[in-house]
Amino acid sequence: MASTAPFAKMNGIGNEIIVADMRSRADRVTAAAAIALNADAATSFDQIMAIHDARTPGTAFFIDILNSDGTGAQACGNGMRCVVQALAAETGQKTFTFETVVGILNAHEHADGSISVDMGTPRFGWQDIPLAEDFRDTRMIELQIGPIDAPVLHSPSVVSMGNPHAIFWVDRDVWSYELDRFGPLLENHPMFPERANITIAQVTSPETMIIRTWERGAGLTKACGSASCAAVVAAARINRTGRNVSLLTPGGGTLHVEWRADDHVILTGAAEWEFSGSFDPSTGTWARDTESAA
Ligand SMILES: N[C@@H](CCC[C@H](N)C(=O)O)C(=O)O
Repeated sequence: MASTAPFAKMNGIGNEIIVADMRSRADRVTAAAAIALNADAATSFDQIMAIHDARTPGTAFFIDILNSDGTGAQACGNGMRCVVQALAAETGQKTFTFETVVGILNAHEHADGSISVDMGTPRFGWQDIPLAEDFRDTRMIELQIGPIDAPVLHSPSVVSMGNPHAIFWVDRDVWSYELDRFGPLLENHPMFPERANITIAQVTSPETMIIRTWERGAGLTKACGSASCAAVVAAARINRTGRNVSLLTPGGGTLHVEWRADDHVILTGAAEWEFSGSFDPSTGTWARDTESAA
């Protein structure tokens, strides 16, 4: 094995995350390594959060985010909570300022172990998401899937949380939709030149929502933090909810999203360590730490 890096297999309420410690190294986790790690059932994941040395004064670390298909992602709320939990356990520090490809974000571990991440501000311009067509109003756009006269899903709200999201509103049980079939078609729809994360959302009260997400570059996941933020912002924009919402996610966990008056979106939830190991960031070859949990 070439020069290895430590990693922790973790999850953010079921969103499968590998936190890779790439500090003091000049290399990056390659797409090939991500694909190899994902192909192994023991390390299969939704996102890798690679912790690198800081690039900008005032930030603690630069976080590189990779999807399980090896592509890059601009945001990962559940993964950021895993990063915070790992770093808080190592350092005793509770508050962190990180940099990602889309900017600087703050995160904090609370006394009860839950973690809040400031996911920044949403963007609604069609070029920001981005969309392929000029839509002046992105609260609901013309897009549908299924028979033309009886679409299964239609008129999504679209929003950027740094990464692109489309939210389809449904009245029926979110599990009654074939998201495994429609997800890939919508992720790769020509409307989304950079592909998109696809969520179906059922609003159950002004403070509660049930969601399922087909993640760009990762497929069906048990939770998606940035999609939760996107869904709450989109719902509040069309007065379906208020700005403080609890979301039930497919793995059965709950996330809380607050869209603050200063426009920042705060994501709060849990993170869980599973086991630790070391891996080769160029190939994905890995080994479990002997003292790590089974
Ligand atoms: N699971 C993440 C979102 C992951 C990024 C996404 N697949 C993308 O490509 O944009 C989260 O918790 O936010």
